[in-house]
Amino acid sequence: MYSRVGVQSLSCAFSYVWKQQRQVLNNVSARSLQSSSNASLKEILEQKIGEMREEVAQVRHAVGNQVLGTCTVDQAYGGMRSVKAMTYETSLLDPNEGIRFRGYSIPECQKLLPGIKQGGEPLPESLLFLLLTGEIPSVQQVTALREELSSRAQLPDRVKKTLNSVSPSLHPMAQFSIGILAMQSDSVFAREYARGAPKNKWWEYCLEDSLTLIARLPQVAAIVYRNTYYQGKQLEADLKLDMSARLTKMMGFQNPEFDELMRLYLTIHADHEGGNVSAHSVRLVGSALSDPFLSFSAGMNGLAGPLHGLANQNVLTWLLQVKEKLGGQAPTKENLTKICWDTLNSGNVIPGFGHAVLRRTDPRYMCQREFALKHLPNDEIFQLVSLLYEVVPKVLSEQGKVSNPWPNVDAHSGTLLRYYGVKEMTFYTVLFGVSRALGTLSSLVWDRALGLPIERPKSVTTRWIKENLVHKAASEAK
Ligand SMILES: CC(=O)SCCNC(=O)CCNC(=O)[C@H](O)C(C)(C)COP(=O)(O)OP(=O)(O)OC[C@H]1O[C@@H](n2cnc3c(N)ncnc32)[C@H](O)[C@@H]1OP(=O)(O)O
Ligand SMILES: O=C([O-])CC(=O)C(=O)O
Repeated sequence: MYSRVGVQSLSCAFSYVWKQQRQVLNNVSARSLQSSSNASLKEILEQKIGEMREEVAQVRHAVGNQVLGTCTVDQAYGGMRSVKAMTYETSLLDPNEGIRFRGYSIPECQKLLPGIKQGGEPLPESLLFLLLTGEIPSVQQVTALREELSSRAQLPDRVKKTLNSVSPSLHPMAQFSIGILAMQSDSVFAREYARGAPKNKWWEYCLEDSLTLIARLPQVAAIVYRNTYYQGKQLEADLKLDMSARLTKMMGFQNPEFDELMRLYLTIHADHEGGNVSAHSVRLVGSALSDPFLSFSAGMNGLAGPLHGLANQNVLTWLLQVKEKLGGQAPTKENLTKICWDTLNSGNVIPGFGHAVLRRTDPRYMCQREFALKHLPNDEIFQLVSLLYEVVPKVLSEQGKVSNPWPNVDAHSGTLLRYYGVKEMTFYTVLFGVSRALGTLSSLVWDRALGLPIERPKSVTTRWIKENLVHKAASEAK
């Protein structure tokens, strides 16, 4: 079934156990790294899963009954913001510093993860290896994973037929989700579960499906693109190429600089810890033992919302509206400030700004800005984005409602895509989705490896709160 490849911070309460255990693991990793730059993904996973199961058992034994987080009434009504109620191993978000993938910041990933060329952007395949195993892969390991993904990349004809039968007027994210669901009959996880596979084997079947899904998503995305904007004229997949170049070619682009942008794009959008809508949807649906195709499709339906991944589409739409409102005038801090207030006063959010967790500029915004400064410093839309960086946070701070006035990842991505010729804004979130598979599916493999149970938090009614908290507070006050 599996061919060539086969198939880390808790709260302060955990710190003692954590440090001890980390030391052990670091020693093991350091030893195995020296000897295993050729070890297959599955071999490394087998070792790490054993170690991690033991680590989790030890942590639960030591501090299993301690409180990790609390939930106030406001938090229950307020989207459970900042309630610590789940674990998620592949990435962790610091409100000020931003995301770390398996402990590595974005600049560190850009430095350490193998790319197609020395000093180039990281390959998303390298990040996938890191997310799955926690280890920076060697060039050989990335090559093996690339070959593995290529061997799985051809989309079955029946999936193409399903995609071709869908109206191009359907939003690309709906088409993308349908394409993912159309592959569900290939699920090894669903088949083996129905055959009574033992629990300790589930992660292997989840890995099988996840690799197949990740390998095929570029072609699903490209078919959606060509069907929606190019009258269904599809282009063949070149399986020798890495997933980013393969995707851009199938979309119809031939610019090596755009391939590099796509490598960066697919790397930085991959994962954002566990509580965001797309990651949590994948986790939640997967916890019912729905297979990875069903679970990932659910995540994509969440990513398609305007407060989440659709914001990248809305940012560019808004930027073009700003340009139109300027009516040929050069943008200045003064005229942009007025346009921002008009957006807010008309009851709309300024897309691409604010965040549920981040409290500083998103490092994903910064690395895209650096890419733009290097490759398209004179682009008119990039210059507008740069000026808005000086204007919007001041306006939002003055308005006084937002917890975070700074830009997020979506404030920049569309500008770069448009510069390289992807002018169809409604497609942008599909590219985000191709990337989000790397993180959410890696995490799903670990959910099954660690035997996480079905998710089922307790809900209460407003009447319950009144009877149990409001009335209690009133009688205590008497
Ligand atoms: C990949 C991603 O998903 S990144 C996020 C992409 N989304 C966007 O860029 C859309 C614009 N931003 C937003 O809508 C929000 O900042 C979110 C959804 C990202 C975060 O939401 P929250 O955690 O609820 O933000 P916060 O606590 O700051 O919200 C407080 C108030 O400020 C408002 N607010 C937040 N961001 C903005 C913004 N960019 N423009 C205008 N108002 C805003 C909220 O709507 C809320 O108003 P309300 O009290 O009238 O309902
Ligand atoms: O973390 C979040 O809530 C939203 C976000 O930036 C992402 O999912 O990439």
